[in-house]
Amino acid sequence: MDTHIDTTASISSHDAAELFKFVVEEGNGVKGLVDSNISFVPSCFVHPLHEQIDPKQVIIDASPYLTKPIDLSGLKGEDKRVVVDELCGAAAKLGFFQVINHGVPLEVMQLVKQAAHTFFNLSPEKKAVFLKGRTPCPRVVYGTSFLPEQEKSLGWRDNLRMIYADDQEAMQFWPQECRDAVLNYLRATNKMIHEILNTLLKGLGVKLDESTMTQYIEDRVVYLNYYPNCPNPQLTFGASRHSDMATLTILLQDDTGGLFFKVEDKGWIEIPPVEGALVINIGDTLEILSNGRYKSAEHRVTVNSTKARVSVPIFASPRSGTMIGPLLPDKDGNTLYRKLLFGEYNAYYFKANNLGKKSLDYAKSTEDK
Ligand SMILES: O=C(O)CCC(=O)C(=O)O
Ligand SMILES: [Fe+2]
Repeated sequence: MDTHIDTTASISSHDAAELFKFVVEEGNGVKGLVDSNISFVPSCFVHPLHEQIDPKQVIIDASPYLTKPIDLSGLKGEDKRVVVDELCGAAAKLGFFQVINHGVPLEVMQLVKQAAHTFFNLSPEKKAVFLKGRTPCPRVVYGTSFLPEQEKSLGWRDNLRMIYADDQEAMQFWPQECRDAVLNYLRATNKMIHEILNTLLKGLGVKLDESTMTQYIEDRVVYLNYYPNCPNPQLTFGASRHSDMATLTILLQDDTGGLFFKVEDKGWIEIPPVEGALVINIGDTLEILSNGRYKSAEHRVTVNSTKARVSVPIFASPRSGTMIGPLLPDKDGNTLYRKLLFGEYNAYYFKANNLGKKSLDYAKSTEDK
């Protein structure tokens, strides 16, 4: 890639266009910048002051809020009731929790994190094959930030996004450096995803047959996220605050740390890395299905100056043509959200590119608007 980037000084608007070309269009990514020894954070990555993490808003002692990782093996034993209460309680109170003894082998998790490093350590030319508009299959896309053409401030993150259709397509089109590890990880998490949703719905008193429940989680999108180390981490984010659109997100993080979620009216809590644990968060779709009982929490990712971080989220969602809406009313018989096709919500979510949880307002019942 021959664009020349001045990596030592502040940059003019001409250079800013060159930088966008280098990072986004040519596929060098943020990693390409860091590999060229950039010594400052270019202005397109600098987030407004009011968005930056205010240390006063960070809850250092999370123990009153965040439960210890929930042991899913308990769902099969005598303590089942306790585990069900822990899961449903965390989903209702915070929207974020961690699970252990979830049935996903440690080796499968290690291999997929390793695969993320292998992919992002490929040359820019090899990764650029998967850029939007060039990729051999639109369901596997390599890129940077979230929606770089739309965002006011870019994220300090590159990623590879894979929408799973079937094994054959994955074997043909996903990068060979990571496809087996990602497919194994997808397969290994399947049962746990069903178990968690089943438990959460039962906790609401909602009884669905298996095929009806499955339609809320049958689509799988998986990201390999790569957050390079950053010369001035206070100025930027790996991912700015957002809520996930999915029903459930299953997130594998490495031991670096940096994922924060918001406890409404209280502050931000970091999800501490726990070896072998998976992070589960409630997405907008489950907030809608549960009529607001389960919370889709805002979260964001900080970066650091010393170490690249990888994470591997799986977004389990309905298909576009599936109708979503509250499965139960509140105690007064009202519904906070309206019925809409998941595809309609999905289109709005990406078009709006709103910060925080504003996208959920779109799905509110008209009475509540
Ligand atoms: O990397 C993380 O810890 C979280 C990533 C995330 O929130 C996302 O990809 O939606
Ligand atoms: Fe997220």
